[in-house]
Amino acid sequence: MDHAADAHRTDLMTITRFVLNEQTKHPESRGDFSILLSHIVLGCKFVCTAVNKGEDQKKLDVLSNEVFIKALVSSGRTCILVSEEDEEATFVEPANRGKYCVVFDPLDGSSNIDCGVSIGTIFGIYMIKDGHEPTLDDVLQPGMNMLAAGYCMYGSSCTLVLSTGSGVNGFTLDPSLGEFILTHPDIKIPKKGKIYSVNEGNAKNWDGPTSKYVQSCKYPADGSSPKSLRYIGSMVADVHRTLLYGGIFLYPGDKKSPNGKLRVLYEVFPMSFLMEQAGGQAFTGKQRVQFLRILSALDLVPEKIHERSPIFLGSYDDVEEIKKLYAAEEQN
Ligand SMILES: O=P(O)(O)OC[C@H]1O[C@](O)(COP(=O)(O)O)[C@@H](O)[C@@H]1O
Repeated sequence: MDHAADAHRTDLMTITRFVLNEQTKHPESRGDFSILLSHIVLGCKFVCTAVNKGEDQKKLDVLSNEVFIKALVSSGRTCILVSEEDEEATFVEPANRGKYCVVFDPLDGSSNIDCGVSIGTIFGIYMIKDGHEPTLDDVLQPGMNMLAAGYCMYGSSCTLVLSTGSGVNGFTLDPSLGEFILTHPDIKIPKKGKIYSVNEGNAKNWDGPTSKYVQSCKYPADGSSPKSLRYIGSMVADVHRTLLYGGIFLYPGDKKSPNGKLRVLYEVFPMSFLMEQAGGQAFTGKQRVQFLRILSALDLVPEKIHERSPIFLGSYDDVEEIKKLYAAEEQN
């Protein structure tokens, strides 16, 4: 191997090094974010090992939640935690308190565990406003206000995808080092994709725009090739494929569940944040036009911590199509 290749192979960009580098662009930063992130990373490594050991679903759900709550509290950098597993938000006691709020789903898609489908942890990070007692309003903020978001996918390898608001980067766990190494720098989603991803089992209850959109994926009116359906039913895996290959992921509302299934704070927002940072779009179909601008999913202001919302996210052009169909319905 020549010297240049060798230097590249030995110059390991770990996630910690990467985030510390990014933080040097913010002179006011005191390293708190890097410390918080290292605790999230620790949780991900633990869950990755537990998933690989093949523990049963119930146990893994509870275990993952406990690990993340304890890692986040002990970081000393958090004040409010919202987990999919806990009905109430956790307010960190003053002695351990920091300025960050973390919203997370410790093990999303866990109903798929027993058949070996990839599952993951999803998280989003907000900051409280200076000098006031933390309240639920600190986490009931639009996704636009998130400082960072990411997911870790536990599959054939363990991949952590992160955005701190300046692009999206992917890191793969090197088990021999126990470190996440940058393997997917500056991820950009293709502008248009060939795949759509939706649970067609709910088709009979969809609204007009969703039905028309899916129909147009199968039978494009302009004579272009149809899109292929790929649906795993595990959000992290479906969104990861969408991010890398392009296309669209849909979990629409329907007659039975007008707000769909997915949760705003720790599913819809973090994934929408990543999509927009990668050059794609995210749209709820509900938040529509304001000041002549069609709203992004990140404009939604949640009223409850476990609120749900329909979501359409992915390649820029593909999401543009569904936005047009909703806009047309609005005018009728
Ligand atoms: O089975 P459906 O209705 O298509 O739902 C699939 C969605 O449900 C989820 O598995 C979340 O549900 P759980 O919280 O029950 O794991 C997502 O990961 C996935 O996108």
